[in-house]
Amino acid sequence: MAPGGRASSSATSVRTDDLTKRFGTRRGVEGVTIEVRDGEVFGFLGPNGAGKSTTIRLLMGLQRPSRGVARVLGLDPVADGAAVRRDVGYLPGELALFPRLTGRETLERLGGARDLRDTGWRDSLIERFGAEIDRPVRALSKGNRQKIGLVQAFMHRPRLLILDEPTSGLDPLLQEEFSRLIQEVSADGVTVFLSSHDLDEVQRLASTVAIIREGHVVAVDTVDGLRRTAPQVIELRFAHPPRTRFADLPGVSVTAQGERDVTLGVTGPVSAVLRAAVSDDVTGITARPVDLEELFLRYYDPLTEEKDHAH
Ligand SMILES: Nc1ncnc2c1ncn2[C@@H]1O[C@H](COP(=O)(O)OP(=O)(O)OP(=O)(O)O)[C@@H](O)[C@H]1O
Repeated sequence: MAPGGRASSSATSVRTDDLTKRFGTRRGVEGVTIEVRDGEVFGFLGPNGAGKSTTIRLLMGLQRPSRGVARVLGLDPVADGAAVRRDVGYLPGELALFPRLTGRETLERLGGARDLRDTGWRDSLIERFGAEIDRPVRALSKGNRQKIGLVQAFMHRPRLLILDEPTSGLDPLLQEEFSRLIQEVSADGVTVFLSSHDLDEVQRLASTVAIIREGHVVAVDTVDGLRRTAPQVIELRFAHPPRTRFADLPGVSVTAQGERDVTLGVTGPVSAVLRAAVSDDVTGITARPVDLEELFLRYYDPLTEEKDHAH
């Protein structure tokens, strides 16, 4: 599950190598190496402040990296930023719209810049999201502004979408509509880079997931792969307090310890645990794979280590 561990492919929509952005002494992102293959939905998952928006701004050529490279549709976002911004369907995390323009005028203006011809598709998106297009955007709620943002990202039928927390501010029905739209365009071969802090959303839509934490990509894998490499949770029950120190066994961490029961996370073969359990006259055992929620929390939660120490 090493970051960037997948084989390199020539059919790549987004590629970064050691992409790094510092803001003075503050860390933005550090050494981000990822690859998004053509046609995949790539989930970019991380908590607030992890570096998702910074990475995306680097991909869109809105900021210059301190180090490293990015390629988007084969283009260098710094040198060819205008082309990247024309060709990619981009939804920024903080949507800056001209406050006095209506939604309609905003979409006309943005459509003009991208040589938009198929207004039928744009209008169908307006309808699907129920976007209010006749009021000045400054008078719109966050959710209603987000709808304008989504329409402009999809309206020119880009072959790559880069979406920064696209469902923030949308009600559940519209989140569903958004998911359907992603599934549709994905079936048409569009590549999607989707940042989110919502595990459910990413799990539902993405085939590959990168997890970013404190500026570093800490895991890149398929959703299935993450499940496969997840540790097993094994609970053991004993008639008498066991003599074995389970934490000393290879690949084992103790997540809960009672007098006559113990809960373990086991990575790799479980034979050592089972042998030790038998020698301690184990009376009961349950085993299950760690669920994805728990797995993500290990990468996600800055308190995990402290919690581990507490046991
Ligand atoms: N212009 C800036 N100047 C200084 N620090 C910045 C700037 N932009 C981002 N940062 C810092 O970079 C880090 C990553 O921020 P970023 O906005 O990329 O996170 P994020 O994962 O998108 O979070 P969120 O979900 O809250 O939007 C944070 O520590 C943030 O304070």
